[in-house]
Amino acid sequence: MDAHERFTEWSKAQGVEINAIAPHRFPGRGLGIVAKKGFKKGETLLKVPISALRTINTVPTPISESIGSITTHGLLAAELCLDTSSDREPWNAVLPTMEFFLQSIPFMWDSKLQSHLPDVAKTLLSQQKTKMAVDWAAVSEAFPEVAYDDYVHRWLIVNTRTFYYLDPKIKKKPARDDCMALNPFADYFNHAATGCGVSFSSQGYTVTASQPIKAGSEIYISYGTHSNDFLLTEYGFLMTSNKWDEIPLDAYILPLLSTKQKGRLEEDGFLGKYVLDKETVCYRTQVALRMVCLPLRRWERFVEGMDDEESDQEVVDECLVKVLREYRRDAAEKVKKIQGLKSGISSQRKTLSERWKQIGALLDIHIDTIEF
Ligand SMILES: C[S@@+](CC[C@H](N)C(=O)[O-])C[C@H]1O[C@@H](n2cnc3c(N)ncnc32)[C@H](O)[C@@H]1O
Repeated sequence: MDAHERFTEWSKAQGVEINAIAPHRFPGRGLGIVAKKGFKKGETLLKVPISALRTINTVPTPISESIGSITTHGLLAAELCLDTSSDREPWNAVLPTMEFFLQSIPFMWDSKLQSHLPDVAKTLLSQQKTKMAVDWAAVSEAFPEVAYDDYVHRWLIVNTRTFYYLDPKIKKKPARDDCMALNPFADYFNHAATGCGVSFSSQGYTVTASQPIKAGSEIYISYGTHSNDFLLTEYGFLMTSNKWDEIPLDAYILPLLSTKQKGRLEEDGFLGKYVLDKETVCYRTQVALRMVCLPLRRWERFVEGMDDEESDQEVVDECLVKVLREYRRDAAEKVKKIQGLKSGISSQRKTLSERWKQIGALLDIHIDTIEF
């Protein structure tokens, strides 16, 4: 019996109901869940009772009391490090190794490679580093015997495998970031932009087929409506086709605006957060670009909804295409630069340059639409 079969048996003994699904290795995605039979829409695939989870309440008191104030994320990671009991050993045995994170998660990359991440990813990474440093300070003070690398490993396990969890017995709702639990067997599911239904109740988690599933196919859940920058930084992977992908345009549009124009946009609630996805250039971007290239009165009429959008669109598109072309040039430059780097390992460099190529392709869609 291999580690995954042993874990499957252990899960069943914890009350997890597994209906003809199993862990399976999928190239490029590590483990995932495969359908062992065909399913109709609405059929239950998995049920995990609350009693099987690792939550803030299952952390032994000597650990939580010694550490004191800490995030749920930090506490669960500490417990994973300090757990020497055999109770959850079959589960611990199937959790990803540090090598897995080294390949995939930007947190583990060389700082030179990190500096070439797109801005959104860089901001998320910096938030992660701050959170991790605060958690590590609390844990290392209480348990100096815990090694930093071991703690980072467990911290990344928690980062990539927890589900939204709210203790049914608790009256005061904790901060959103603290609503998390490790969820055995359910943590095998990989992500897709649209996945199976996952419901949470006082009984636990239920995963159901949201559409018919063919025997032998991979079954996904959705981790949320995340862009590829988010998926890369938080989960360590890029999707080749992601309907939620988007890129920010602020770095290219804000410098085109005078202080006075920015002030006016701020007054009207339109300063910043300009984004582009596969299908659309957001309304905020349309507003900001009109500020750049139209007289103020015309801009006001547009914002008031008095102006026919079409009449100025050609001028606005000319301005937009310049912005997109500049961004496009920078994305191509990044790819070249990353290809010439020696830092990190080749799979990390490949992922990084892939992300910039995706950004270039997203920009091309809009450049081509405007120009032809
Ligand atoms: C909850 S775990 C899923 C199980 C995991 N694949 C494993 O091997 O144990 C989340 C991790 O799975 C991987 N993953 C999830 N969805 C993926 C996808 N669509 N493509 C590639 N990797 C994916 C990422 O490494 C992510 O951090």
